[in-house]
Amino acid sequence: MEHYIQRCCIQLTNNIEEAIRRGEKIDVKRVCGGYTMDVIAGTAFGVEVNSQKDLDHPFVRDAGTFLTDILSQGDFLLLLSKAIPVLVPFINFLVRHFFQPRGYKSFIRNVERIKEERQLEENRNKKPDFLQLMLSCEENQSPNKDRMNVLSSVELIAQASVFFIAGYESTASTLQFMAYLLALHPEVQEKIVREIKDRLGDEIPDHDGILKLKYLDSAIHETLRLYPPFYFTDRMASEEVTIKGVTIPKGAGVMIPIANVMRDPEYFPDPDNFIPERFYEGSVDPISFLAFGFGPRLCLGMRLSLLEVKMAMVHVLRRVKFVKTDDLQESLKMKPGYDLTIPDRVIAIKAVMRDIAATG
Ligand code: HEM
Repeated sequence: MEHYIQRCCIQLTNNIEEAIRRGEKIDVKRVCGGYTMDVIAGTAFGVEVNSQKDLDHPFVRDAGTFLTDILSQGDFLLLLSKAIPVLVPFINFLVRHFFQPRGYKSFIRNVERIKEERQLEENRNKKPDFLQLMLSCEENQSPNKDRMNVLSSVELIAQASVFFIAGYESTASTLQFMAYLLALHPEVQEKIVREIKDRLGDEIPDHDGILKLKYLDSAIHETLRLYPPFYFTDRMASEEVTIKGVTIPKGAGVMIPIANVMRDPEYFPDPDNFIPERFYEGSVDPISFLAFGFGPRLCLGMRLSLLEVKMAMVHVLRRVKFVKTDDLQESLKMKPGYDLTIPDRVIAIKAVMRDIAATG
């Protein structure tokens, strides 16, 4: 898996370099979206789609339409179902019959086809992706065991799709905001580049090498604090509980405002400023950093996405420098009505080659 991600990083860096040569600014979200699509398609489904080059690949095309529709229409219904849980059966009916996202059926068909091909392949247990882990789990169940523990075909496809949706947008969004913040804060960008040189030299940034980059890790956490891809998460009260005089009845839904907690000066002094040092110096109480949630339902893809962002940043920052231009927004406005953090306009960032930046 690691080698595959390295290959995707090289393609990402080449794409950014090509845009620089063409004299274009970088639409980081779009470019990085191709990268995270490749990584999640490879690690979840074992499909090497190279969406960074081949936008017409059927998997990329259907997944793209599916995601765009989910993002544009799904959020309202999702929010409604969280706010008024008794409406869930009615909302499910609406989604099934009237608001099915375009690309949904073909996306599911693609996943089903991959699953069937996999079941026919020999030595299929050797593929190290998420779909195979679920298939192997299904196959390893002894017939005498409780069938309740086995995923049905629909559940398996649903799990794989959740992985896909959760893994694609959030990581691309993190890379986008980080490139933006690095352009605005050249001192942080140069500190990261120095750390990469000192700790890794020219080594390939493998899993062990990445662990040495503590300042890069801090800058990623600070990016996620300022711009968490998800504004909130939620829980259902399993029993009645009273917190600071407020009683939450059993069964009630509770929204946890991730973004607000991480801009609260009580937990993060000078909350609106980009200060990676607060994570580097270890002064953050772990429970107040909620970008990946907290507790037993913590994000399942946290380690994968951190690995993806770090590897991409090492590959790209070795070759390229993000630069602040007069037209780069000093602050960002987000699209209202979404539970995902999406800027209201494209963030286009100027980048230059590092060897040229050093001499010129
Ligand atoms: C920067 C990237 C990401 C961020 C910020 C993020 C954030 C989150 C958050 C806030 C939750 C809810 C956790 C809670 O309520 O405690 C979550 C859940 C989840 N995430 Fe992520 N995520 C990211 C990347 C990924 C990736 C790459 C994958 C898959 C490969 C993934 C798969 C999941 C899954 C399956 C859950 C549900 C876990 C459960 O309910 O037990 N996420 N994520």
